[in-house]
Amino acid sequence: MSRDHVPTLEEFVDGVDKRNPGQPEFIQAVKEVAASVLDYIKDHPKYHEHQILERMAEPDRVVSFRVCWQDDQGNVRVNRGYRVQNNNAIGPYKGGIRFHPSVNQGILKFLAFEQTFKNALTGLPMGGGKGGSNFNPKGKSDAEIMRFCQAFMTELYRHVGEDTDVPAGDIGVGGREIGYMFGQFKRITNRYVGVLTGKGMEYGGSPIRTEATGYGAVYFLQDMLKHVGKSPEGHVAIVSGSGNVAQHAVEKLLQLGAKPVTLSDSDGFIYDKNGIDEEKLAFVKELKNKRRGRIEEYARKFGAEFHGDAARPWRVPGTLAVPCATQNEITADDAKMMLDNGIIAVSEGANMPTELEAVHRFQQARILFAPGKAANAGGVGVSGLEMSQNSARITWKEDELQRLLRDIMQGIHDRCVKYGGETGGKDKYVDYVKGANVAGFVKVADAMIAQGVV
Ligand SMILES: NC(=O)C1=CN([C@@H]2O[C@H](COP(=O)(O)OP(=O)(O)OC[C@H]3O[C@@H](n4cnc5c(N)ncnc54)[C@H](O)[C@@H]3O)[C@@H](O)[C@H]2O)C=CC1
Ligand SMILES: O=C(O)CCC(=O)C(=O)O
Repeated sequence: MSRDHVPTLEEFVDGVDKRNPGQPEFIQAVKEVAASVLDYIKDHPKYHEHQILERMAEPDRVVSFRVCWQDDQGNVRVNRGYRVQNNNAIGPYKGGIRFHPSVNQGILKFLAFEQTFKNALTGLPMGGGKGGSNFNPKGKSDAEIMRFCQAFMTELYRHVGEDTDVPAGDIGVGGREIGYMFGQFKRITNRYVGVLTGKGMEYGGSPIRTEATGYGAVYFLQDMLKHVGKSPEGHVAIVSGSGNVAQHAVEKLLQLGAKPVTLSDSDGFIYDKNGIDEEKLAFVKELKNKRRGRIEEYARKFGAEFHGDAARPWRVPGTLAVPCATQNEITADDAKMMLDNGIIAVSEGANMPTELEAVHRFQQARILFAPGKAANAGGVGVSGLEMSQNSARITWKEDELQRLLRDIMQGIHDRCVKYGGETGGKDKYVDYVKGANVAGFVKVADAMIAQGVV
């Protein structure tokens, strides 16, 4: 293809497809971004001359390694670990680690690609990366989790560092796992540095990192509603997941006067018509974070409905939705059902929880739709602040971090409006997908151009 010709979406995606066989999630993520930025590139030829999108869609490197560990019965077990370092034009690679049986290279490439845009949107100097393993933490003892984390870090340590690549948590990786990985990094390298974020408060963690992703997703929802003269108060909210992001999304929804009524895990979802209040949320935290039980228990304890067979909550009537479980959990049919039920706003707490066709349905209906790379950036935003605190060897006060998180989310909303807002539209419609993609792209692209062909 001639270098003079900016590719069409089909040509661009076709090339990505051919180079990345069997990686549908990666292709989906790249396609969504390309659909937003190719027109912008046409109007700004320097980005085409420097082949920026082509370079961003090719990770700087993908490291894959064997993770060998022993279970409680003494059996030797083997898993595969990865770190995808997508782009470090604006700062060290930064992004979570996922432990889940579904993890493969394509899923981590999609997450690292998304992370590059998300991190740029925060306004902080962080590049994009993601890692993980197909290890399944479900049903493992604490000792097995520790041995796995140690084995994982025994290889990962050579690829990460406080100024190189700073991992954090994601699905299946929370405070416990970060602690075990940090301990192993320290043991191997004899260095006490901020190589991971999401650490415990006793050893270099930041106030509100645990809450930041869920809180941030609801702040973004609040900002979208405010932009059209509304607020979350009094609205029924459908939430999926029941892990870190879902729990804190529910907490912030309650604080803002909304009524969350659902939660889910991989077995199914609960529907509590009376609303999930603070006391019920405390039960969920104990159930999921300490006892590591199944969400069905909530239904038995509080007399709520439980829908099994891995059902998702999108058929439940509600006006707000905050998907917080995993990728592609909202299909086009789900989107239609949600629109029929009167949904007015969707804020993605999870990464890419909405299939592309479903995103198009929400956009055609002109409801408020916030993509994960904008809406869930509060987590990595506070991770960036944890890095700053670690470098300076200080801890900021909680209310300062609360204020900074609120500012970061507001700043992301403003950037989305700048690049995705319609001029002259009567309904003040903002295409948040386009806004987030173009805003993230411009920041990374300009840094790449400044740094030459590398
Ligand atoms: N933890 C963080 O700071 C951030 C997380 N995210 C995203 O938020 C989402 C949730 O992550 P966390 O809450 O941290 O993880 P978590 O491990 O604490 O919770 C994940 C939840 O999703 C459910 N889930 C996972 N896979 C599922 C599947 N295949 N079907 C149905 N339910 C499933 C789990 O049962 C659990 O309730 C993920 O998409 C993650 O990438 C995004 C930004 C930051
Ligand atoms: O805090 C971080 O570094 C990354 C969080 C994350 O994995 C994400 O934003 O998806």
